[in-house]
Amino acid sequence: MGATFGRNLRMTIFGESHGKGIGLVLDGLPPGTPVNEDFIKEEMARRAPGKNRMSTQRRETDAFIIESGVFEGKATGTPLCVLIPNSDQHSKDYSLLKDVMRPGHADYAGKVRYRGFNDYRGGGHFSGRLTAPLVFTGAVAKTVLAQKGIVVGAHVARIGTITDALFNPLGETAERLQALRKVTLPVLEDGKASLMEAEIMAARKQMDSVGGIVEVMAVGMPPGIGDPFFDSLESSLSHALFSVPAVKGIEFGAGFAMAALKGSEANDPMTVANGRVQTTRNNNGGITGGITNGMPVLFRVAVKPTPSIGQPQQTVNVTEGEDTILEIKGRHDPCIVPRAVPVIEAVTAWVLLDMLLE
Ligand SMILES: Cc1cc2nc3c(=O)[nH]c(=O)nc-3n(C[C@H](O)[C@H](O)[C@H](O)COP(=O)(O)O)c2cc1C
Ligand SMILES: C=C(O[C@@H]1CC(C(=O)O)=C[C@@H](OP(=O)(O)O)[C@H]1O)C(=O)O
Repeated sequence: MGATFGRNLRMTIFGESHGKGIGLVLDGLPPGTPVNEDFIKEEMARRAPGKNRMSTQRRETDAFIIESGVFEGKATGTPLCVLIPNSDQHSKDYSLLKDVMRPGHADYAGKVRYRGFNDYRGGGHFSGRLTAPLVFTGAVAKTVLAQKGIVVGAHVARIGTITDALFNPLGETAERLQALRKVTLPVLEDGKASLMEAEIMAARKQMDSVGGIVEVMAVGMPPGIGDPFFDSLESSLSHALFSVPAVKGIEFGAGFAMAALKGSEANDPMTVANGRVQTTRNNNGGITGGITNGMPVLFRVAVKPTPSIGQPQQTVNVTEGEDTILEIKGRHDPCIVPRAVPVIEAVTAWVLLDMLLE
């Protein structure tokens, strides 16, 4: 029913934003896989809400309880079950939203899909809160990938009107990618983080929100990983990344700009360098035929502006069957992008490991 994904490393997520808690069941981790709780905590803290002015003011520690599947710091190979309690719900903020649908959120579509039985408080199962389990799995995957010399990193390529430089498509160092994980608004160009923060704070002041773009790179991926057609690496990454709430677009390598190039410009010339086949450009984002070609895997993800904004909006009261004006009260991210960065990295690491376990 949509809550499970992965072929070799299958994860099921569960829970609602204002219920008792959320969590995951992860199946397929090879026995003996290290489960480094300190590193997982660091990664979870990068996403957790309520830590700065750019975030929703809901405060959750995202502390996790490993119920099964880990013994003496290593995966047993049997299902790994994790619970993440909810503790700071303000459910009264949502009493009006039982009847009045938020434009841009899942309220109306979810109500129809679940015949009115959905828990609408805090967005229920559609909430961005359900991305905490993804970060748990991504942290486990990052540890395994690091042992294989594979590092995933990301930066904020755009927030509103402010853009950052882009990654060198031919590759960034593992150290640079890892260093980006240490900051709240990871950017490549000096001074851009404060401009982006100002853009977010201005939107917040206007009871509005802003979106942006996250650019992701994975270095160290060997060639030959992935499958053609329906299980291509592009398909699998897109499937998992479009599952992240608020993600509305993905482009690999030169992406949509490829449409305006000639073949002579778009093709990545091939060469043998340092004893391996490489390309001198990376317009294809490290993937051809759905399979890694040994160049860095590179893509960009578009994240929409947060739908819940305080400004008056035209919408519908579905109980009365009437148009109405909605002013949303409550605690919302004025921009989802900063907290989506660790989520997008995590999903990438999970999918890459899933493919490598084939
Ligand atoms: C980390 C994260 C935080 C989010 N925070 C909010 C929020 O505070 N308020 C809100 O309305 N939407 C927030 N969203 C987005 C909604 O959950 C999402 O837009 C909604 O479920 C509809 O899904 P869609 O945008 O993919 O169509 C967040 C998403 C993520 C990934
Ligand atoms: C709780 C989290 O983010 C939430 C994601 C979210 C949404 O609609 O997606 C709406 C807000 O929920 P609430 O109204 O309950 O404060 C955010 O705070 C989280 O990321 O852990």
